Amino acid sequence: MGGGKKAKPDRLADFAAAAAATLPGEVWDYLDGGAGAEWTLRENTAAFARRTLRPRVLTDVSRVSPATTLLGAALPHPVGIAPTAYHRLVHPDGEVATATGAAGALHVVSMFASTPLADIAAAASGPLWMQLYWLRDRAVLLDLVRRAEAAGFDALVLTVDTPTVARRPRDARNGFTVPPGVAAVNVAASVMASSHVAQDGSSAIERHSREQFDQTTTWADLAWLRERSPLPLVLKGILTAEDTRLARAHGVDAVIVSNHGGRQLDGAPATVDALTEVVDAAAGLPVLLDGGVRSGRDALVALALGARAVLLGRPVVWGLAHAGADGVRAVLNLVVDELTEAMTLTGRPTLADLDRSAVSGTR
Ligand SMILES: Cc1cc2nc3c(=O)[nH]c(=O)nc-3n(C[C@H](O)[C@H](O)[C@H](O)COP(=O)(O)O)c2cc1C
Ligand SMILES: O=C(O)C(=O)c1ccccc1
Repeated sequence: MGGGKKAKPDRLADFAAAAAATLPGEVWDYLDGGAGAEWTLRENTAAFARRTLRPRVLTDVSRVSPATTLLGAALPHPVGIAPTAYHRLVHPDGEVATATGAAGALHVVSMFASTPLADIAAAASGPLWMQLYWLRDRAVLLDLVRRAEAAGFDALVLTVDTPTVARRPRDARNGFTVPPGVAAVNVAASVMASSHVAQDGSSAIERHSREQFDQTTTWADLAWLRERSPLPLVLKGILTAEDTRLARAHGVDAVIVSNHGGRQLDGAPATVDALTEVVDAAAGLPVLLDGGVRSGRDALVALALGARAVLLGRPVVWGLAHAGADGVRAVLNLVVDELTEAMTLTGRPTLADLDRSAVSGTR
């Protein structure tokens, strides 16, 4: 990036650097940080770096396509957007810009989105899934589900790794509080009233989750949600074969292997290391993965190990911070272009050609 000119970011690391240089320090820490010693956060990317690819040659790669389908919807490629809260923290157009930049990709919208669901849906051109945390106030939870249904969302994603938001040392040190001009506008005011109040030693988000999230929730409660909404139900935050079998037994439609980007249980495995046991136990149930995907090569590894799609969390927010909808589009295009190239050079022209033989254990 020499020459004294501001280079156009063309790798994800450049988008991260641009966001780090422009966002307020405490917003960057909230975005970038993880729980505890941030071991799991580092491990998510390190575990991808340990894998090597096994290329096959002479397979006719004149026509390579990453197209796929998921829960009955056609997707141009298997790279989607993970739910991340409060996009207006980094760009005034928030989730509307994200939905525009998604350009047909799968977009999972956070319960704590900072723009109205109807506006997000109006800007979207691909599948929209609504992420939920289980609130103590089930009437408010159900109200959000109804708003998502009315806006035309295609599925519900219940995040199950967050009975409470974990202690994140950077946020605790900063006493991080979402600024007053940014709010979770889709969740009833009764639940969000105290969401901007930090407390000695914890961020506002951590404190608010302790107050509002229902920690009594069990597998048996999933029936309550299923009885009330016809939308497919996806569980986000599965890391073991045991929980995958329970998800199947409870009629869940898909699972997302996730450790919340290293923001919840520090010490949880890297998602790519948990993926195979979940895929084996899933017995055909669709499995997605998020956490540490930073290139098309990483995406190819996860897809080869059995993920049906990967989701990007922080990289999408870097793109949004840098250039709004265009930045989100650029981040997705970069990863999809790299994935297509990796498919070409590993001799796997379609996702159906990609299996575990494309990846070797550890280098
Ligand atoms: C700033 C930020 C906010 C997040 N907010 C949510 C959220 O509201 N709901 C949720 O289920 N996951 C949330 N996550 C977790 C992401 O959905 C995802 O699991 C994680 O970011 C993926 O890892 P990656 O950032 O390494 O791609 C958040 C992550 C970040 C970085
Ligand atoms: O920051 C997060 O990772 C997250 O999941 C969250 C939870 C509650 C409110 C806002 C964000």
